[in-house]
Parts: sequence; C-alpha cells; structure tokens
Amino acid sequence: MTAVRIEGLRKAFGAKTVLDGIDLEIRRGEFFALLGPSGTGKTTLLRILAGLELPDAGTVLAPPRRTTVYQEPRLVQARRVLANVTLGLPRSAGDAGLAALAEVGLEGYGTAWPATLSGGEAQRVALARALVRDPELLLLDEPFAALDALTRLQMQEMVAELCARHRPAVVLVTHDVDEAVRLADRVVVLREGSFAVEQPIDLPAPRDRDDPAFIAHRSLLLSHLGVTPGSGVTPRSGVTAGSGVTAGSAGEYRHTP
Ligand SMILES: Nc1ncnc2c1ncn2[C@@H]1O[C@H](COP(=O)(O)OP(=O)(O)OP(=O)(O)O)[C@@H](O)[C@H]1O
Repeated sequence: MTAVRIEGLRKAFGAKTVLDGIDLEIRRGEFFALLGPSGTGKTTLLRILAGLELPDAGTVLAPPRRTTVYQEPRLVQARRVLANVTLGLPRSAGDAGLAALAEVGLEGYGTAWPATLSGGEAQRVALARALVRDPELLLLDEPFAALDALTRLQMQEMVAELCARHRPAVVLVTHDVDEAVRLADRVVVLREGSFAVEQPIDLPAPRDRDDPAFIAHRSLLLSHLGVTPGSGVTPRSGVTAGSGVTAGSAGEYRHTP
C-alpha cells in the first residue's frame, strides 16, 4: 500500500529552484533515507511532506497522521516529560504516553523535568512524543546528528526496532551514509534539485558495517556524494561516512577527533 506519492514536485524560493521534477512513491512500512550535500533541499522536501511548506507545482499525497522528529528534541521546559509526550492530546492519552515512554526505555521518567535529561534521553522523549501519535508517516530530520557516537548508535538501533514493530512509512534525512545504509530499505541522493541515484538496500537486519555488501553500498553512495576515495576528508557538504568517521581510501574509514 502506498503511503506517500509525489509527482512532478517543484519548489523555488525566489529565483532559486530548490526541488525540480521530483517523483517519489513510498510504501507503508518502508524506511526511506534522503542523503545529499548541504542546501540541496532535503529539509524542504521533508517540510513539504509535513505540510509546513507548499510546493510550487506537482502533487503531494501524504497521510494525515504524520509527525516529525528533529535534530533537537524541542521539549517544552515548563512541562514534565509525560505532558511533553502527550502535548495537545486529550487527557485520556496519559496511559498511551506512559507506554510510549516505556517503549523508548524511559519507564518512570513521566514526572521528570526536561532540564534533568541527557541529550539522548531528551531525544527519546521526542521519539515517544512521535510514537504516541501512531504516525502513518514518520519524518526524521537528522534526529541523531547532535548525539555522541555511542548514543547515536543506540538510538539508531532503537529506531530500527520501533519502526519494524509499528511499520510507519519513514523518511529519514541524514548526512551520515552509514546511518542510511544501516536503517533504510531505500536510499536516495538528492543533488541539484533532483534524485541523482536511488539505491535499494536489501541487506538482512541487523546490518553489519564490516559486511562486504554494506561496504559496497557505502562506497557507491559516497561516490554519488562526491567523496573521492583516498582524500581522507569529507567534502564541503559535510557528508560523513558514519558516526564520527570520515571517508579514507576506498572501503576504509578512520575516526576523526
Ligand atoms: N524559507 C526559505 N526562504 C528562502 N530560502 C530557503 C528557505 N528554506 C530553505 N531555503 C533555501 O533552500 C535551499 C535548500 O534548503 P534545505 O534546508 O532544504 O537544504 P538541506 O539539503 O536540508 O540542507 P542541510 O543539509 O544543510 O540541512 C537552501 O539554499 C536554503 O537557503
């Protein structure tokens, strides 16, 4: 069943065309990742799917039950954790809110204040706030980018499990090639307003970064992102090959300080 359908999408800001001729179909339960250099319109596409931005041309069909998790948790500091999770929902949503907190490993945190949480915990609250709305479409705008490398890996694992259980259609915007290959059923590279490459990732879960097939996917995507093997650095776009890792020679990666 199709969850999202985009046809002939075009979006410009003033004289600058950001997205041009985008066609996209995402199935229910599919995990779709969007990679691309900085400023190529990834967030704009996500905002259009969220209904926060209107296209200039084309059609966009997206389910009404959709929710976004951003890079920063965006919690209301004056409300306790459970109230943040159920913000805007009827009082009867309290139990579902507690269940969502338990699902993200935050049982017993309902009465805590946001200021007392670590960055990873706060981001898990944001995830619970999304889950409790039972989204048909989950929009993830670099949700792990501000986390330390270890927390990021744990969060990726958690999101993979939650999405496998709840089966929303997911659109993940990321700069992290490994994250995309680890999580997605399909990865698209956005360049100069349109899709430069579309790559299905048909690897079984859990995915191992050292698996030759994983490395092959990573190398191909990096080449489409303009990362030249052996450069030892990421391009100006800020694209990374993994958590705290930059591309070295083909298939080899080194940690950055
Ligand atoms: N409201 C706006 N008004 C004018 N220009 C905008 C607006 N929103 C985005 N843009 C421009 O559109 C282009 C695409 O922005 P967008 O945030 O979608 O890129 P991105 O691929 O998500 O970038 P990044 O990876 O750096 O987050 C940029 O040049 C940006 O300056």
